[in-house]
Amino acid sequence: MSDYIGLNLFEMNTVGHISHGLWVHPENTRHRYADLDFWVEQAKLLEEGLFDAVFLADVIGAYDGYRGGPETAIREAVQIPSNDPLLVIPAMAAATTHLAFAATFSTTYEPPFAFARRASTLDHLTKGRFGWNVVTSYLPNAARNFGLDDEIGHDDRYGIAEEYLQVLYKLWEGSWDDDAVVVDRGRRVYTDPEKVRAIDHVGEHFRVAGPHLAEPSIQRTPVIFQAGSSDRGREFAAQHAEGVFVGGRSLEVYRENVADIRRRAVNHGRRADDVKTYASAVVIVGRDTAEAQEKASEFRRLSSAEGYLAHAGGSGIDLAAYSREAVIDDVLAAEARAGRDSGQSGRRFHAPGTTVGEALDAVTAFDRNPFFVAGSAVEVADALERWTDETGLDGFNLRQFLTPGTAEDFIEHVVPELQRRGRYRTRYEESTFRERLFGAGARRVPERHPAARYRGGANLGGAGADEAEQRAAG
Ligand SMILES: Cc1cc2nc3c(=O)[nH]c(=O)nc-3n(C[C@H](O)[C@H](O)[C@H](O)COP(=O)(O)O)c2cc1C
Repeated sequence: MSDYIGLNLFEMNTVGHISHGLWVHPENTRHRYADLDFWVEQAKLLEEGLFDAVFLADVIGAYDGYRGGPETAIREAVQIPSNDPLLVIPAMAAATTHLAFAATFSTTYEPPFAFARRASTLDHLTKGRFGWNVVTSYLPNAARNFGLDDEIGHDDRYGIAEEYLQVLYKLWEGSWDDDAVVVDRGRRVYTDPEKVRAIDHVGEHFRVAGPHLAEPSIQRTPVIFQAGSSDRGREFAAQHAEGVFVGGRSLEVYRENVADIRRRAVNHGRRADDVKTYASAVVIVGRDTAEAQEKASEFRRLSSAEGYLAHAGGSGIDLAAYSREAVIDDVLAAEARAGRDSGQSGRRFHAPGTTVGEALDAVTAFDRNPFFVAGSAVEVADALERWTDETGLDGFNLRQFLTPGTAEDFIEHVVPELQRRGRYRTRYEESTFRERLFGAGARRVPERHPAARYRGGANLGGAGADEAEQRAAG
C-alpha cells in the first residue's frame, strides 16, 4: 500500500448531490452545473490540487418515494435536475493532463454494446484516464423510465450485471488485437481484418455479435469501481472492482469491511491489493478549529431535512410515514412483505434496534457520518492519517458542501499539511488512471482479472463456457 492517501472529489452532474439544501448558500455555484465552464474550472482546480480523480455519481430516475411523489425532490433539487455524467468528461480531459474521471453507469436498463463503445471513446479521448463505477440502480422510478413496471429484484440485477461485464470484457479485451490497426497507405489496409473478430456472445440476457466498433484504447477496460454493500454486491466487487467504496457505522466496521473485500478478492484468485478501497470523507476545514466549526453551523442551518428525507425515500421506503418510535427492523420486514427491496435502505438506516426517529435524525445530519471532521488542517490531516492507518483504506471521496469552496479549502489547507507529512503526492507521476492506482506499467488489467481471460480472442462465444468454469471453480 502506498503511503499516499488517495483523493477523489465526489461529484454529480446535478445541483444537489448529497449535501441537500446548500444550493441556497450565497457562495455555492451548483446552479452552474449545466455550464461546461463549471466543469472545466473544477477539473483545473482539482489538477492543481493533485487529486486522483473526479468521481461522478448518477441515477436515472427521480426520488419519488417520499410523501408519495417526486415533488419534494424537485423543489429541493435532490439529484434533479441532472445531466448525463459521461458528456462532461471530454471537456475536463481537454483542460487537464493527469486528472482521472470515474463515471457511474448502470448495467440494468441499457444493453451493453453501446456503452462499450462510449467507454472506449472516453478512454481514447482522456488518453487512458477513464474509470467506470458499476451500479445496478436502486430507484423504482428508473425501472418505470425504461419500460418496466417495477424494479428487477436485487440479486437478479447483479446477475444481469455479471453477464453485462462479460460482454464488455469480450468487446474491450478480446475483439481487437493490439496490432490490428496498421494504417498502411501503400497496401490500402487501414485495419487488418484478421486481427478483429466477432464475439458472438449468446447468454441469458444479451446476444451481441460484435466486432467491437472502437479500436483498443490505452486501458482497454476502464478502471472498474463498485460500491456494493450486500453480500451479493461485495462478491461482485471482489471479482471485478479495482476500486471499492466501503461503508460502515464506525472506524472498526470500516476496518472489517476493508479486510472482507480483500479476503473475497483473494478467494477469486486476485491479490488483496488489486482492490483499492475508499470511504466518504465529510470534511469542513478552516484556518482554525473555530472557523471550521462556524462553517459547519452555517451548513447545518442551511441544510434541508426535507431534501435528505426525499433522498432517503428514493428507494421506495418512506420512513417519514412511520412513527418515530417504530423499530427499523420491523419497518423493513413490513416493507419486504409488501414486495419492496429494503436491502440497501436497511443497511443505510443502521444498526439493529434503531428506531425510525433515530434513523431520521441520522439521515438528515451530515455530521453523523462516521468520517466527519470540522477543524483545522492539522486536525483534518490527523483524521485522514488515522483512518487510513487503522482501517487499511487507500483513500477518500471528498464530499462537497460548496462548489468550488470545499475543494478550494481542502487544496489550500489540507493538501500542504498532508504533503509535509509525506502522505500526499507533490507531483503527478503516471497519467493513466490504472497506473495512478497500481503503479507504472499497469495500464491494462492484470492477468488475474476476469477481463483478461478474453485477451487475444480466447474464451469468446456463448456465456456457457464461463458458467461451466464458474461451476467447476465451486
Ligand atoms: C460512495 C457510493 C457511491 C454510490 N454511487 C452510486 C451512484 O452514483 N448511483 C447508484 O445508482 N448507486 C450508487 N451507489 C449505491 C451502490 O451502487 C449500491 O447499490 C449500494 O451501496 C447498495 O449495495 P448493494 O447494491 O450491494 O445492495 C453508491 C454507493 C456508495 C457507497
